[in-house]
Parts: sequence; C-alpha cells; structure tokens
Amino acid sequence: MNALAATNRNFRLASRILNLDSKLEKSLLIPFREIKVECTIPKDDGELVSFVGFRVQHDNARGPMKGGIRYHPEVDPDEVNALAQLMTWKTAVVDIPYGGAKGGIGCSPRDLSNSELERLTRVFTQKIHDLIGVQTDVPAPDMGTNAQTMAWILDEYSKFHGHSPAIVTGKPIDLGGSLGRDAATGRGVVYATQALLAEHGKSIEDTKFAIQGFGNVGSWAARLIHERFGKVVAVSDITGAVTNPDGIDIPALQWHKEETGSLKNFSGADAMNAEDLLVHDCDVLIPCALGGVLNRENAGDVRAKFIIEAANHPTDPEADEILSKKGVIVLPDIYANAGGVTVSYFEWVQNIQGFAWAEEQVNKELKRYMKRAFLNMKSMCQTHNCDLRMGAFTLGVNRVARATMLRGWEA
Ligand SMILES: NC(=O)C1=CN([C@@H]2O[C@H](COP(=O)(O)OP(=O)(O)OC[C@H]3O[C@@H](n4cnc5c(N)ncnc54)[C@H](OP(=O)(O)O)[C@@H]3O)[C@@H](O)[C@H]2O)C=CC1
Ligand SMILES: O=C(O)CCC(=O)C(=O)O
Repeated sequence: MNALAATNRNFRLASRILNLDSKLEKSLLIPFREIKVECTIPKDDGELVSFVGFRVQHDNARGPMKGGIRYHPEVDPDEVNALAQLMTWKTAVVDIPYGGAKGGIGCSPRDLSNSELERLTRVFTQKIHDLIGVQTDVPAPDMGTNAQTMAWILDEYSKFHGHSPAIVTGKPIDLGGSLGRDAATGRGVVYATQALLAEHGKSIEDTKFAIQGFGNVGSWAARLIHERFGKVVAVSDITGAVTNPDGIDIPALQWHKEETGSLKNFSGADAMNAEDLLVHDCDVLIPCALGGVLNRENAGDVRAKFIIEAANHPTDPEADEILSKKGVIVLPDIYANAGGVTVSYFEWVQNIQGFAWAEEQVNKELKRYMKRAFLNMKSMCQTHNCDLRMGAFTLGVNRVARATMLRGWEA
C-alpha cells in the first residue's frame, strides 16, 4: 500500500472512532494547497538538468503549516501528500500551534555537488517564496537536507521579503537556529522510548536496540541511547549494516562514518546485510530512514518486542496487523518523531521574540512536551479502547477537527 493510501486509511479509521461528520472528514483529508514546480539548474559542467519540486500544504486550522523538505530520488506527489498530512496530526499530537506541510525535490543529493545543491535550493525557493511565510508555512530539514539547505532558503527568501530568520527552522545557530534542534528528533525518540519502556517495567539501560539509518535522526538516537547505557547491537545506512551482540561503540562508529562516509569496514563490529537489520535479534527496533520498510514481506520475521517509529510511515497497515497479532508494540511516528518539530517550534518562537534560549531549557521543554503528549495519547487509547497508533491519530485528528469547527466555514 502506498504512503498516501496508508495515511488516508489511518485517518479514516480515527475519524470513524471519533464519529466525525462525513463532510468534515472530507474537508480534513483534502490538502489546503499542492504546489509542483520545475527547477532547472546548470550543473558544474554547464549541462542543464531539470528536477521537480513539491510543497504540499495540508492544513492550517491550528496555525502556520509546518514540515520538512526532503531531497531523495523517490520523492513523488503521493508521498509528499502523505507526509504533509502526517505533519498536521503530529503538530496536533504534541499540541504546538501549527498545521502541517511537507516538501521535496526528486533528486539524489549524493550525486550533486555542493554548488549544484545550492543552485537547486535557490531555484526551488524562488518558485515557492510567495506561497510560504513566517505565519503561513515554515519549512525545515528532512531526509537529504540539513542546516546548510535551510541557510540557502533563508538567504533566498530574504532577498524577496527582507531578513526573515523565522522562515525556516533547523538552520545554523549563527543564523538564528536553536541550540538543541540538531539533536531534537533523536532526543525526542529517546524520551518517547523511555516513556514506553517505563510502562512495561523496563529502561534503556541493558536493553538491545537495532537502528536503521545513521543520518540526523538515527545517529543522534544511537548516541543518546549509548550515553544511557543501552546496547545498540545493529546499525545500518544506505551502504550496509554492522552488528555487535555486545553493543557497538557508537562514538567510534560515528567517527568512522564521518571519516569514510560509510559504515563499511568498521573494525568494532561485523558486517551484515542491510535488509536483515529489521529482523535482527533485539528488544527495540528503531527505523530512522525511509517509509514503508516494514511490510507484509518482513513483518512476520521481526524479532523486536517494541518498534519506535523515528522515520515517517515506516510501517504499512498490513505490517501493523501482523505485528499486532505477534504482540509487538508499535510507537507511532506522529508521536515518536515529534521532538524535531517541537524544537522547531521553540526555534520559531525564539526568532519571533528575538531572544535565544539555553540548550538546557530547550531540552527540558522538549521532555515536558513529549511526556504530556504520551499521557494524552494513552488517555485516548483508554477512552477508545484502541492501540497506540489510533490513540495518536484520534488525539491529533480530534484537535484539528475542533479547531476547524470553531473557525467555521462562513465565506
Ligand atoms: N530530520 C528531522 O528532524 C526529522 C526526520 N524525520 C524522519 O526521520 C527519517 C530520517 O531522516 P533524517 O535522519 O533527517 O535523514 P538523513 O538524510 O539525515 O538520514 C537518513 C539516513 O537513512 C539512511 N538510509 C537511506 N536509505 C536507506 C536504506 N535503504 N537502508 C538503510 N539506511 C538508509 C541514510 O544512509 P546514508 O547515511 O548512507 O546516506 C542516512 O543514514 C525520515 O523518515 C524523516 O522523514 C522525522 C522527524 C523529523
Ligand atoms: O521540524 C519541522 O518543522 C518538521 C520536521 C519534519 O519534517 C517531520 O517531523 O517529519
């Protein structure tokens, strides 16, 4: 099932549980605006190359639309639509005053030089600058983009609208970025994992983790788990996977990845097939890469007891059913990875106030938001007798539905 069909299905299930009016359901499902732009740039050798960029603004009932920009070859309109919709429910789950959006360019950032990436980002920004805004739609990093990408967007946008640090979050600290944003998604994943494990009388210490993806989210999650004496027994990236049953030395692995650009040939662990990571022997599996990686082909072989969805939409509905029958507990993306957008909200607030917070304050507030959302999600599970995914969806959808009805539809 593709990402959009799966996300729509989860939304509709939540809508039925909440007994939403069918017209309201339809209005919540249809995106506010879908943007598709052609981005042509000269490559370094002068050859022209064209890419397609997307920004889907899903809903703004609760505030400016918010969500990352992804650079990846598999970016397509359905996926961006699904990811934008997930942002609407996610910002509502953690109760920050935003709606949802997502963007992306179908490209392979690994195959583009830094100056080609800069040109592409600037052309994309030129095409969408009058449709985004500090009180309208605020982009951030996602797969294949980073603080540097945000700096280029900020610079290009500011040429049209004047200096506007709050137009993007996840930007470099020197340009008004927030302390703690780089680590925030991984840190939020760790707070979410602690909350879930505590419910089951467990803690991170001595628990065995397998982590798919070693980029922003995966590497921070691994590092913070390692600092808390969790055993990270397997890690993968696009080049392969490594395993050590006694626990991988994560700072050493990080150093190796920075030096060589890959996990391959790391002396502190054995190599293994990247696909095997998802079914590796562990207590907690944390997918931190692409969507749809857990599906009917492999869900039956998963050995983890808990899955923490740090990636967006890593589990498709067929896998959800199989995992549920096996008793595997899945902590859903719209709660588990919400630490990133929560600290993006803190960054935007700091930019608007013109006042920077200390990193301790950022982390303390992040913990408070993640704990509160966990309790709110659990309370929906109790009220509606449903699993964690439906607990999170009903929480998010209900908040957006209430805001929509309060605003009304009078022309
Ligand atoms: N950044 C953020 O703040 C947030 C991100 N997310 C989600 O988290 C996920 C990861 O995002 P982020 O860390 O920012 O992205 P990055 O681009 O920083 O990292 C992605 C990682 O995934 C790896 N990867 C790609 N394809 C595969 C594959 N087939 N098998 C194994 N690993 C693979 C990449 O490998 P390599 O290093 O070799 O390129 C890289 O390590 C995405 O789903 C994103 O939407 C969710 C909330 C916020
Ligand atoms: O930080 C943000 O604004 C958005 C992060 C994001 O894209 C996500 O949570 O999937």
